[in-house]
Order: sequence, then structure tokens, then C-alpha cells
Amino acid sequence: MSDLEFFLFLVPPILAVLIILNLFKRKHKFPNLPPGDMGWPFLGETIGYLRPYSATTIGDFMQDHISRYGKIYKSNLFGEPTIVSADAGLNRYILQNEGKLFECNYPRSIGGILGKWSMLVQVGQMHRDMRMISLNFLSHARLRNQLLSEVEKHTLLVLASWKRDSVVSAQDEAKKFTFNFMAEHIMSLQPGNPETEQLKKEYITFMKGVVSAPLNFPGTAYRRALQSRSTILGFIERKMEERLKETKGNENDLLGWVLKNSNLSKEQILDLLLSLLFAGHETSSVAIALSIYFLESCPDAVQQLTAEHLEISRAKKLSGETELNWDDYKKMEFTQCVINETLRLGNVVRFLHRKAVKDVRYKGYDIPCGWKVLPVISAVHLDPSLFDLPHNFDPWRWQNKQGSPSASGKGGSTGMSSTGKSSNNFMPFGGGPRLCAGSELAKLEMAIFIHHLVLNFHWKLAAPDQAFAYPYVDFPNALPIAIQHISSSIKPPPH
Ligand code: HEM
Repeated sequence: MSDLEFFLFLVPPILAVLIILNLFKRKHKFPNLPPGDMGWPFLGETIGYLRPYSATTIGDFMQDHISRYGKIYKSNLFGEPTIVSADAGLNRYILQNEGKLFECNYPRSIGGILGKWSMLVQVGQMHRDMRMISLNFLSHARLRNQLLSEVEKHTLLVLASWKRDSVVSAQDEAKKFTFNFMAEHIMSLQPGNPETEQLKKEYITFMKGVVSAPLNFPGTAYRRALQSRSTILGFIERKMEERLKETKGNENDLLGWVLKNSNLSKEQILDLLLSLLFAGHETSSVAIALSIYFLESCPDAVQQLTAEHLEISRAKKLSGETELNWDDYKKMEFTQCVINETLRLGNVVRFLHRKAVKDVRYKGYDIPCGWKVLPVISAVHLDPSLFDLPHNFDPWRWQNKQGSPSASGKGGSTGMSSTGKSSNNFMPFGGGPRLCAGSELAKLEMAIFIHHLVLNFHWKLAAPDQAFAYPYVDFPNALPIAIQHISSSIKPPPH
């Protein structure tokens, strides 16, 4: 027998014994691991977990696992032993104990593409520093005094370009809107300029890689995305150098603000800007597309929305004002219900990546230190014990948040069930120390877009489409809608 044959003969039984010993040790040290199936060696159950499914459901894999094992189960996902939680209480516990018992832990491929300094992968002090910068950039005062009118400007730019009685791709249009807005606020890029359009093109390739399998071979989407990442970073770097040469710095955009007010290195600034562009563009555009999709099949909601926005628009005409302001935004109460319901049912971000940094015991279950932990927020939002008829689009369930479920609830639901009344179970923006830094901006973008949409257009699906979870949410046909103008004309922004 050659050395190689001898080696091949010995390795499998040794590996098997090691795996069994490891399982035995684990079982001994952690006798109360949640029930579940660790699946195939190495692959675990990852393929089943990531199989696409309708975005308004939790998918067959999750449904089947919850029926078999309950809302907390163990598995092997993304190459690691994992605890999956569809349990509202455990999800809150995980997010609130960030940095103490659990820590953010996105797959290495995300760090490869968003950068090692990306906020999504940073933990500890560096994360806190970058978070402060983002919160500053997205502060309430900026939203109110500057970003609101910019959001309106970019909404009008997109909607005014829709041709009469045409078909538009709602998902692409929403992406155009959020990209233009973010690019202007991050680097003062103007919509339509050749450099902005070039960056947008690169960014699309980049995005395809972020959501693809992390296979770094020639010809793969991931490899192309890594190349686009370098091109985009080169672009941002040039902008940065131009700024550094300017004598009077422009602090109105994030790039200017960071250069003036932070000690971040060039590499850190590049990754911060890129990850903010990613975090702020992809999510809210999908949320806007989802709202257009849900509203299309809910005429009662469109009618109530239209009444709310007509009222705001009439009052503005009487006072001689044209642009929306914060007081107008605050009047958009039913719109907020539509936004909440869109985020609850559509689940733009479905689960988060964490790992246990200590041995944890929760409700009698062991969560061993070092294990991956996935709080699945979509499973809570679609849990029938927390939200009545969770698969129905029912914005009225959000009315009378403090009191009993709305008696006038339409869409067949009586609103939230008693436990669901508490907004505790609603976490579209995550929670704890990593709560989405752009949640208020995202809601503002959705509200202003909906305002001008319902005042100016009727729309119908032009071809069948529906949202899928891949697990990122996407409309395979980019949501084609046939539009009809209601008002005589929608004008591009005056400024
Ligand atoms: C509907 C739209 C959005 C949804 C559903 C959403 C959801 C989320 C979620 C769930 C997280 C937590 C990730 C985690 O804990 O691992 C997060 C983080 C974050 N989001 Fe959003 N987001 C949205 C829009 C935005 C926008 C418009 C921006 C701003 C430009 C933004 C910026 C961020 C940032 C910077 C973080 C990282 C926060 C941190 O780590 O401290 N997001 N988002």
C-alpha cells in the first residue's frame, strides 16, 4: 500500500471518530441544546435554508423546522453550528445583549465585499465610532431641515420622468430614487451626470456580487463584484482627493463631514461610505417597491391614503406653500400604518447574523459560546400568535397602537392579537446598540414617495410578479406597473 493509499484509508475513520467525539463532548457539556438537525457534514442545512420562497411567508424550510422543533432550534448553517430563533423574546434578548453575550457576525464574504471596515462587520469601539458618524449624518435635525426637502426633490425627479400611460419598472424606479438621493448626500453627486450614471452601473454589478454565492473564480458574480468594488473605491478616493485640495471644505455631504470631523483613515472612510450607500439604497428601495405592490391589491388603503394626502396638499395650497415640511410629514398618520404594515409583511431584512461570545442559557436551552445565532425577525412578524392573519396586508392593524385593535379594521383582520399589540415584536430595523441608523430616513423616504405617488398616479400590475426572499427580497420581473396620471401634470422639482 502506497503512502497516499494508506493516508486515504485512514483519514475518513479518524475524521468520523473526531466528529463523534466532538458531538459527544458537546452533548456532555451542553446537555440542553435546542432540538434540531445538524444536516450534512460541512454543508449542514444551508442549501435548504437559503432556498428562495415567497417574501410574505417564512418559507417551507422554516415552517417545517418550527413545526418539528419549535421556535428555537439548532442547525448547521453557513459552515457553523447555529441556533436559529423565531422566538420574539429570544430575538430581543440577542439584540439587546450585543457586545455582552452576543456579537454581530456576518459571513466573511460580506466583509470581503463591503470591506473590513464596513459597519456591518465592525464590533466594539470602531463600530461605535462609525455609528456615531452615521447617526450624526442622519440626525433628526438634518432630516427635518435638509433631508426632507432633498427626499422630495428626488421623488419628483423620478415621478416626473414617468411617461403618460406607460409601463414602468417600480423596483428600478425606486432604486433610481434611493441611489440618486444617497449619492448626493454622501458625495454631492448630481443625478443624471455621467459620473453618477457610471457609478450607478458599477454599483449594480457590485450589488449582484453582494447577494451571490462568495465564489471568487473568474466569471462569477462575486469576482465581478470585487472588481466593481475596486472601481467604486477608486472613484470615491478621487473625490476624496479633490476635496482635500479644496481650501473651503463642503461639509454638507458625508464625505466632507467625515474629512473635517473624524480621525478615520482613508481606507476606513472608503468602507464607511460604501457600506452606507449599500445600507441606505438597497433596503429602502425594496421597501418602496413592496408598498407599491401591496397597495395595488388593497384599494381601500389607497383610497384612505389619497384622502390623507389630498388634505395635506389642499392645506398647502391654501397657505401658498409648495414644498412639504416636517409638519406635513407628521400629518401622514395612515401612511405610517401603511409603512409599518409593508415592513412587517414584506420583511426587507429577514434575519440577522450574530454569534454567542459567552455560554448562554435561555428558557432552559444552552447556546454555546462561539455558536452562530440567527434571530429571524421575519418569523416573528409572520407569527399568527402575535399578529392576527399575519399574511394579510392590513395597515389598519397599526391604528390605535396603544389601545385595542382597531374595530374598524378592514381587510378581514381584527388587528394585532393581544401579545402583538406591543411594538416589542415589531423589529424591521433590528434593535439594541445596532438598531438601523437610517430607520427614520427610510420611513421619511417611503412617506414622501407615497405622497406624490397616490396624488399623481393610478397603477396596476402590468405583468405577474411577486416578491421573493433569496433571502434578500427582490421582484424577479422588477415589478412592472402600468401607470395612469391622475393630475394634469407632475412637475420636476423647481430647485
Ligand atoms: C426600509 C429600509 C431599511 C431597513 C428595513 C433597514 C434594516 C436594518 C437592519 C435590520 C439593521 C440591523 C443590522 C444588524 O443588526 O445586523 C440595519 C442597520 C443599519 N442600517 Fe438600515 N435599514 C433600512 C434603511 C436604511 C437607510 C435608509 C440607511 C441610511 C443611510 C440605513 C443605514 C443603516 C446602518 C448604517 C446600519 C448599521 C447600524 C449599526 O451597525 O450600528 N438603513 N438596517
